[in-house]
Amino acid sequence: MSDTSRSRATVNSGPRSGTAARSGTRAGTDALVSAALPLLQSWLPGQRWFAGKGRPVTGITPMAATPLLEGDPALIHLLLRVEQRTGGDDQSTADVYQLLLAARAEQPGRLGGALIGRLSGGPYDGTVVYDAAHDTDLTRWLLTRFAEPGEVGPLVFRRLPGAQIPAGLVGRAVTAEQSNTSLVYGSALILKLFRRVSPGINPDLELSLALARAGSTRIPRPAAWFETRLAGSGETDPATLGLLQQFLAGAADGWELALEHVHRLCSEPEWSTGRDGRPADHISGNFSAESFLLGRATAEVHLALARTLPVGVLDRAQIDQLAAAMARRLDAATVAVPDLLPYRPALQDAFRALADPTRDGRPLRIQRIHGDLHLGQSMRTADGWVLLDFEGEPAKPLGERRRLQPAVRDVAAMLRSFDYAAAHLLAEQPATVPDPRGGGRQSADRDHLARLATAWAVRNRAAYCAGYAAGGGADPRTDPVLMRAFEIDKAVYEVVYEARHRPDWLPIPMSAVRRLAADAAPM
Ligand SMILES: Nc1ncnc2c1ncn2[C@@H]1O[C@H](COP(=O)(O)OP(=O)(O)O)[C@@H](O)[C@H]1O
Ligand SMILES: O=P(O)(O)O[C@H]1O[C@H](CO)[C@@H](O[C@H]2O[C@H](CO)[C@@H](O)[C@H](O)[C@H]2O)[C@H](O)[C@H]1O
Repeated sequence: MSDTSRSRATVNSGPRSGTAARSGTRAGTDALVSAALPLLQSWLPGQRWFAGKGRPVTGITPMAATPLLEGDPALIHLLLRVEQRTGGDDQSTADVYQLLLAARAEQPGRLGGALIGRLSGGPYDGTVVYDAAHDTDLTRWLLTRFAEPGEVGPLVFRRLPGAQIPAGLVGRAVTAEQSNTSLVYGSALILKLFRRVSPGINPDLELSLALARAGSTRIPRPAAWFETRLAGSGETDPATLGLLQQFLAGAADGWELALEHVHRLCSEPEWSTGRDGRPADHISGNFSAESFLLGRATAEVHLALARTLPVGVLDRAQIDQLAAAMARRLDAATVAVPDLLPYRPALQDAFRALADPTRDGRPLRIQRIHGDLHLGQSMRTADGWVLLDFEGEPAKPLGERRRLQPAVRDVAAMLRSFDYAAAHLLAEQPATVPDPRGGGRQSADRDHLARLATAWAVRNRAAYCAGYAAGGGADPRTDPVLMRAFEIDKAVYEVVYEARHRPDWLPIPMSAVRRLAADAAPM
């Protein structure tokens, strides 16, 4: 049965009295949204993309509710202001989240996972409300808006000249762990719906447009976007709500590819005999060649960004400020994750070294950068590596993410990712084997594996740096003080990120912090 006929079957069953059917009107939309607010308040914090995890939601207010489709199903574009308590002293922060709210008289079985709840009482008694990003009948409608750009209430849909937007494709939500929600349309397009919305242009759109203008082929081609003005924000530029771009069909995710190579270290029969610490590319497949190409692609993106967008140079006082900002982030992270405390003095020394004039007074160039580069933000296509998701670190305020920064920040972040891929292998191995005398002892295989994983990370980090230099970037290995400070800054960010989102992964950045504090070789 096609998606259309499924939808018609639901509609034909006839809306019960007081259902979604009335919500197409302005008053109906507002009433439906008000009725759904209590359900939304308990549903939101459980969503993967909800950025304010762990802090109680104290208030939720609709900022804008735009009826997009009338009848059953009804579709409402919703911007919600969500207030949360920050600490013990009754302070609160507010964020704006984007939601496509759907309402139907009956819930189709296929949408179970998207359910927000069933309204009870009032004119909408019995109406089911759910996240429309998972309803292919409704995501298809969104694509048609991009094909015929223009205004829908406060929402403005824009298309790049020449962009092909085929009609009739349904959008399916990708299942990957995401900070946002992406919908794949056929094998041609992918639409990212930004979940936490900030006033002003989203860097993902801004940098994609700039790179497309510069003729870069290292990004998915942007096709269209939609935006709105956030009332009361004081920001003159509209807030970006979604970005439609080329879907890289058949491309391999960089993180998956790296893990596959690193996992061969333990699955190939040779691994158990090759215990002499030799370079293991003969065992694991030659990922170093890919890392080199990825480094080169990163440099090409940096050069293209520097060609099309503003650049600058940090003077001594500004380098001091950069080091001080890293130190402040470390202090804040230490409060959130006290396990960092023992390493704090050594890490602070590394930041001080960055500010030390004996770093031979080299100027520090700044420019727009990716801002959250890691293997999962790169895809290998038949034509080479492509970088994705120029949004920057999702937790940082937009203004900070759009600042000019040293390009080495991206390089350091990618180097951390090689470390993650290698450490991920170890995390899956048992740390100890049973000892007949009782207790456990360190597995000899695990020691061997640790050496292989370390060697893999060292090799691939070096290949990435070499590729970066070959692509025209500054080889980060020539400025180890700078490199170390940025790697520490990223590892500290990761400690907080993992503590908040994936506590099981916390040991990965913590072991990097230990190593970086001791100023030891990678891994
Ligand atoms: N243009 C694209 N082509 C193919 N897959 C993509 C594309 N953009 C994103 N993806 C897939 O979706 C995942 C999440 O995308 P991303 O932009 O990183 O979202 P988020 O900002 O929500 O983390 C990526 O890791 C990748 O697997
Ligand atoms: O992809 P996002 O923009 O949502 O970035 C966030 O999530 C990333 C994890 O998905 C996180 O990256 C960290 O884990 C990766 C492995 O999953 C690893 O390759 C990265 O090096 C590591 O930083 C990223 O930090 C976070 O901002």
